[in-house]
Parts: sequence; structure tokens; C-alpha cells
Amino acid sequence: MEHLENLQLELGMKESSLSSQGSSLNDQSQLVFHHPWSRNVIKALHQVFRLPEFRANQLEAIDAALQGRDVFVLMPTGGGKSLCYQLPAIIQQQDRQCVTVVVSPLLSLMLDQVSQLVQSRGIPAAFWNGEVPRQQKNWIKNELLSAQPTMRLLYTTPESLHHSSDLKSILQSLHIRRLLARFVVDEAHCVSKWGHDFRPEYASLGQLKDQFYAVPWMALTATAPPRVQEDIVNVLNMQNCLVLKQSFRRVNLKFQVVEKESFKDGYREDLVQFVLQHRHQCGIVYCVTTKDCETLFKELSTRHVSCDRYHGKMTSRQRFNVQQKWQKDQLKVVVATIAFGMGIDKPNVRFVIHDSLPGNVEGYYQEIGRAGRDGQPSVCRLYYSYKDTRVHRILIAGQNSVSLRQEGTRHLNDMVRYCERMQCRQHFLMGYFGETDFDPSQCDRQCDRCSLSPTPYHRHLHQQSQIQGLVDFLNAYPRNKFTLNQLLEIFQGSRSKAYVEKGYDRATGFGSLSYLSKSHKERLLVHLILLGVLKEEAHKNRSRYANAYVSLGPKAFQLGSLAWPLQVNILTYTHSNDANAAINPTTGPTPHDITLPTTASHSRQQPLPPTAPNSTPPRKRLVLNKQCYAALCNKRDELNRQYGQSTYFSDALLKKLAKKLPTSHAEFFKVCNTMSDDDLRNFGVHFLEICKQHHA
Ligand SMILES: Nc1ncnc2c1ncn2[C@@H]1O[C@H](COP(=O)(O)OP(=O)(O)OP(=O)(O)O)[C@@H](O)[C@H]1O
Repeated sequence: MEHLENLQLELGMKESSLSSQGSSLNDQSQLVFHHPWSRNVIKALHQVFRLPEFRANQLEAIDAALQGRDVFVLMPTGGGKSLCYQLPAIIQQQDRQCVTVVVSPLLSLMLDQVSQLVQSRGIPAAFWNGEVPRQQKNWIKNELLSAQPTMRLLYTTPESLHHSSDLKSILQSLHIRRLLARFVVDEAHCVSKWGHDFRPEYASLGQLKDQFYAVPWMALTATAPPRVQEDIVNVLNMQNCLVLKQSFRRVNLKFQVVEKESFKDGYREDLVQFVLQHRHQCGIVYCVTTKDCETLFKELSTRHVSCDRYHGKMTSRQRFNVQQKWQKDQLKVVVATIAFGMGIDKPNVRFVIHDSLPGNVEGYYQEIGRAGRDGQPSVCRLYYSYKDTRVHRILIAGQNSVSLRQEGTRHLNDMVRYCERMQCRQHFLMGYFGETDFDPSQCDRQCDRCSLSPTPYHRHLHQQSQIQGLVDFLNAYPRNKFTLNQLLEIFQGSRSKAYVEKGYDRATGFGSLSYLSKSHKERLLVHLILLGVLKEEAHKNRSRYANAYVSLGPKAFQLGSLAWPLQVNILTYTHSNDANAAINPTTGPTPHDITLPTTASHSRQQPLPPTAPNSTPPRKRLVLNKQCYAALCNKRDELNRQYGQSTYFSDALLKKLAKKLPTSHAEFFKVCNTMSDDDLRNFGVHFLEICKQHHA
């Protein structure tokens, strides 16, 4: 409490007393003292948020907010959106301390944000939602109805804003007394029905604009393509809005899509091997179903990976504990459904794996955005099979309105497009988010398609007449339902009894693709689905079991409008169950990225064979480097835990040590030449010992 009072005293200081502090503020602050509040803003940045300087667009958003303008902030995940509204919330405006109302979609998100504000920053904040006990609500009510409320931020849900008469009367009272600073809509993409996470209650937030006349708004999101951006501004009825956009590009992420079908023995072993090879690093593995989470969690646990799972069938206490442990690095890997991660701010997530196809690009980009928030290289790997669309199609079919079903299908097809893509994946992602001027030559081998050793493929051309045959076949049976697999069999020319009885073997198009391999046929049909010649939708069959069926799409009767011949690319796989070679194809293997043989025995640390350095075969040397790096990371984590702080031994430095494997103090100091003597004395000895043990 004393902390809070001090803070308020400090921030309530008069301009004259603050001006004397000018000389101690850094260069950035000298440039921005354009407004009466500028000194307080810089002071809050340094003293309350303990940050040295602003990131791109933060100051612009804060200034616009304090000017009373509506602001729309589009910043990549981890870009620092919270500061844009948390900082102005503690700045006095016209000699008054006002209250900022933040609308947030998740209760856990509110809890995190509020406890961080109160505990780490000493900023008075609270949340109000359906789960808050009456007693606490009464306390909030008394506080906000008092003559001079001390609370700076109130987090709430759109439901409470609409339905809680108590909350409404509190806000009205604040408004009348001119104590309402602004409304903030976090995760603003939920407002738009074109977005991937539309929430109808969000859409009616715009009505508040009339009720709370002249109160400014701020909307923030990390994932909104142009159509969604426009929609947010319209739906929220934002006036003369300052739009602050930033590139969506994340330069430290590697984008990989691994085809599940490329593994003879199933892709799961490859996924497990990937995690084993990175098991000393923090990561997330996203699964679509709870069952998959459980299975994979068991598999990884039995292979000694420090992991846990997180999904909707666990209690909120269990989920909270898993998240806490992971955030404190007491647990390396979380196997989770997409319920995990929103609002999580963990800097050192080195990999995000998707065990299955996500349902849309926006959600996917948000999920992988949890990797590498510290700017260090991190891998985003997606295991893809077109078959994984089925579960999404069934979910889409459950939507009530036609437009939601259409949107869901469009989103899913975009995700498939991303996975099927032969060219730069980043180009696709940037274009998707409206950065159409991104040149693939700028990709800098961030994606597997632009890496030095992209997966080779064969180009196949298909003429219109051939595709016409497939259209004619489906046109002849408008009432019949065909799964993708059945069509593959029919176009192969399968004479199974069911097909012959229905006369399919006499229809146009039957067997017309028999000369193509099964995977080629499948690719062609997927291609036609993406073009709109075919469409795939889920329906319930007679036994009320939902399945996905293929029928003619809108483009089936406009084949002439497509570009002919159609090009279909078929990948030629070079790996069986070892896709990890692609982790860092640009820089060659580093200890961090080295590919190990996929047998389980290599995944554990082995006793090291005593051989002379020069005689060590390169492959074996790489294994030693890799093992050494893992041991160094372990030691660093152990020291961090012991001393409750970060040692200065970064991942990059440990990699360098594992590569050089110094055996003497002199060699060690050469590698760590930027370290302070103290750090070397205190911690270096532990690391040198490990390097010596691994020196072959
Ligand atoms: N100016 C800054 N300088 C350094 N770090 C900053 C700055 N602003 C914010 N950060 C840090 O960046 C991290 C991410 O910030 P924040 O949680 O606000 O991101 P976000 O944009 O809301 O991300 P997400 O979309 O994932 O929720 C936090 O640890 C925060 O302290």
C-alpha cells in the first residue's frame, strides 16, 4: 500500500518539480517533450514500468490516447501492446486521475494482467466479471463511487458491460464526474465476424460509444488482416481514429511445414525426436484434441521430457499450476490445446509445434507468435496432412449461420493454402495480413521453402478437358455424397461392388486419373478444392455421424475462367523419419540444431567415449557438441534457479562454448571475451568443467 501511495505521489507531482529531473532522462525523452504530459510519460516508463525506451508506435499510441483520440493499434504478438494503454492509465489528465476500462476476452488473461499491475508495478487495478464474489464487487463499487477513486484500471468482459446493472451505474457515475479516461478493447479481432475468433458480445461494444459520449477508445490486436482491421474500426464506431500499424513480420522465427505423409512409419516419432533434441529448451506442442494432448504427453514423459499437458478437461487449478511451472522454467514443454497461451508473456519459448492443422491463419500466427519473444531464433513447425481438415469441417458445419460456415471454410482453406504452398511461406503470411509489398527475396531463408535445401518437387500440368471429366462425373450425381477417398477410388477406376451397382463405372470421368499416383490424385483434388472447382463440407450421414463430403464448387461451371494448364506440384521426399535436418538449413548444423539419429538411445545423455580430438569423425563431434550444449543449458538453468536470477550465459554463448569445447582457462576466456571477470569467476568454472567432460 505504501508503494501505491508513493507511486501516486510521484505521478501526481507538478510539472515544475518534474522538469528538474530532465537531465537524468535519456536521449529518447529529450526528443518527445512535446506535450504537457511528456515528462510524466517518460518518468512512468522508467520508474513504474522499468523500461529503458519505447518500442515502435508505443509513444504515438500513448500520446494519441492522452490527447483524447481514438486509437487502433496493430502490433505483432509480444510487441508491447499492454503498455500502450497501461501507461496512459496512470497519467494525470487535466489535474484528474481517471479510470481506464479494459475489455478482455479471457478471465485468466485479466487475472494475470491485474496481478502483474498490482504486484509488480504497484498500480491499483481490479477485474469485474461474472466470477467475482459479491463482496469484492462491493469493494470495487465503493472505491469507484468514492470522490477520488485510486483505481487506475478496471478489467472486465463484454458480457458484464452489457448485463451488470451495477457495473453500468458505476461507469455512468464515473462518466458524469468526468472520471472515465477511456475504453480499451484488447484482442480487438474478436469484434469482427470476419476474424478467426468472433465473439458476438464483442460486436455490440460499439453501442457503448453513444452511451459514454466523448470517452475515447483504444482497440488493440496482433492478428487482423485488412478486412478485419476495417471492420473493427467500423463496429466500434471509432471516430477520427489514429491507426498505428506495424509489420507483422517476426524475423527470428523459422517457418516449417512437415508433411505427415512423408513418413512411412508415422510422423509422431519425428515430432518426439524434435522435442527430444530440444528438450532443454522451452516449447509448446499444440494438439487439436484433448485425447491427442494426453497421448503425446504420455509419450514424451516416458521419453524423459520435462513436460505436462494443458486442456479443457483439467480443472482450472491444474491448468494454472501447469502454466505457472512452465513460466518459471520448472517445466520445459507444455502439450496443449489452443486454450493455452493467450496473454502468456514468456520470452524464451524456442519452439512451437503444431501436431495438426490449425483452423485458420490468424489463430496460427497468434500461436506461433508465442515463440521467440526475446528475439532469439525459434522454430515454428507444423505437421500437415490434408486429412486433418476433416475435424475442422465438422466443427464448421456445427455453426448456425450460413455466413459463419462460409467464413470458417474460407479460413480453413487459407490455412491449407499456406501448407500446400511451394513458394515462400512468409510471402503468403505477410500478404495475408495486408503486407502485399513483401518481397520473397527478403525472406532470408526464414521459411523451409526458401532455405538452401528446400524440398524438391515435380511439376505436373493438367488440361481443362481432364478436369472437365471430373466435373461431369459429379454433375451426373448431384444427390450422392462422395468422400474424398471415394472420389480417389472412383477416379482411379475401382470396380468395387458398391460403385459398379450404382453405375459409376459407366459414367464420364470414371477412372480418368488412373495413371496418377494416389498422392498425386489427392493433391489434384485438394488443388481443385482451393480453386473453388470442388468444395468439401461436413454433413451428418444417416447414422448421424458427421463426415466431410466433396461436391461441385462455384467455379465448376466457369472452368474457362481459370488459368490453364493447371500446375500441381508433387513433393519428392528425401527423408523417412528424420525431418529435423531442416531446422536450420541456412547456417548449417550448430550444437543447437544438430540432427541426431532418430533412435531413442541417442536422445539421452550418453557417457562420452575417450578419443583424440582430431580423430573424432565429424558426425560424432556434432553429437558431442549437441550433448555438451544440452548439459551447459542444464547447468545454466540450475544456476539460475539457485541464484534466483539470470546468469549472463546466453544461449548463443553456450552454443559457442559447446562448439569450441575449451579445455583450459585460457581457451575458455577466449570464447567468453565479453564476460565480466566476476561472472567468469563465479559461474565460468562450472561451464568449463562440462566442456572438458565433452572434449573427445
Ligand atoms: N518498450 C519496451 N521495451 C522493452 N520491453 C517491452 C517494452 N514494451 C513492452 N515490453 C515487454 O514486451 C513483452 C510483451 O509485451 P505485451 O505483453 O504487452 O505484448 P503484447 O503485444 O500484448 O503481446 P500479445 O499479443 O502476445 O498479448 C513484455 O514482457 C513487456 O514487458
